[in-house]
Amino acid sequence: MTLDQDNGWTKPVHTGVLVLASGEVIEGYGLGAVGEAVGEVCFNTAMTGYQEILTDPSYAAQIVTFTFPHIGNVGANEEDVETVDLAKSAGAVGAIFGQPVTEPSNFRAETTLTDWLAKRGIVSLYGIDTRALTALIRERGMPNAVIAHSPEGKFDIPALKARAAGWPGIDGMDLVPSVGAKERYDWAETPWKLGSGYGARDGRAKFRVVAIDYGVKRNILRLLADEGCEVIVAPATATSADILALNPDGVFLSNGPGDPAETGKYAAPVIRDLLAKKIPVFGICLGHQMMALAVGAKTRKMPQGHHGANHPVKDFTTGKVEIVSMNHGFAVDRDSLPENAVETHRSLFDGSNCGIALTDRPAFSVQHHPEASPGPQDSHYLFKRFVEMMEKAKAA
Ligand SMILES: NC(=O)CC[C@H](N)C(=O)O
Repeated sequence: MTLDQDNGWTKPVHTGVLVLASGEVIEGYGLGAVGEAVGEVCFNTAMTGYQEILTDPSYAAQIVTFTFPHIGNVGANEEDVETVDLAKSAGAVGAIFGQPVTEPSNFRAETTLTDWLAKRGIVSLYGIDTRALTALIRERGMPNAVIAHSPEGKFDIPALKARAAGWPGIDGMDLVPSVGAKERYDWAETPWKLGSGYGARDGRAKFRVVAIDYGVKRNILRLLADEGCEVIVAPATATSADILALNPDGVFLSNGPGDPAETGKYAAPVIRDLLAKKIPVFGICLGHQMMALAVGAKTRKMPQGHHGANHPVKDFTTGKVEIVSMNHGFAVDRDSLPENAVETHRSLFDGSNCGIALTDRPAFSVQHHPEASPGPQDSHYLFKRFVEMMEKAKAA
């Protein structure tokens, strides 16, 4: 928007638009990457960690609306990225902010959020009424849309509407092949500490964990390494024989994007084989949904999903409430759980299922993100619970 010195405000040039599949056009100002992207629009209520959110591979094919107004204040760097492959731009395809991005003020900032978004290829908008958009999502569910940024403010609106309306949506999409590892690799990096940054696992590993990568976040692997685990990351296409050949003390099922029912078609049989061998298994988010599907339960699309870092969840095994990080658009249908799966965690926001444990196998999983990044660390205990499970299994 430019100010006409003599006459007050000139007509603003809207350099960005969000075009919903239903035909509504929401105008704003573009920033970050120039171009357009199609995806499902969700809202995230986290107050911090915008880089980690946008680079979480679970956000593939999604456009994230930030409800918090101050996004960009701490700038951006090359470190706070959650994709394992730093060069690959997995994660959200678009971002929506209420306010313009200001100059960064943080000792870890290497660049501005605006420049980082451009480099990362994330098409973004500001000047959007994010409250109204969030209310729309709350009422109608997460819409499919095209987000577009043109510095000249030139948009072919009918074409954008057609693209948004023609996009099939995440329901029914297996997005894991677009983000997960293609080859096996080892992981030893440990969490960030003030003064020394990211570390490396020292000493001999107590347990060998094979992590199945459906789109894993770095901080999950770091926390496993921090618990003294040797971590071998295996592609989502690994067979149960491939995994068993690595002689794991435990298997971890990662988070990831897309419709769990689709990924479950090939992932669930692998997990069933591992459970049959009584190998300790721990799953997070998509991994939780895979565990549920492996024992015969069902998943369903949620209307608004859960995306934020302030969700209350109750752990029935201890009676404690934890404030957690969430990022999911599908949920496990509690009523479809078989007899040998008990519900261990539940969302106190909408009562949806947030965790299960098997009664006849050393296996459990949670819908939320205990690794946080970003978010509160209340749920870190789950990594210890997994280690204790492996300890017990080894001693037996
Ligand atoms: N963070 C995740 O693993 C998300 C799982 C799944 N794609 C969902 O949206 O529910």
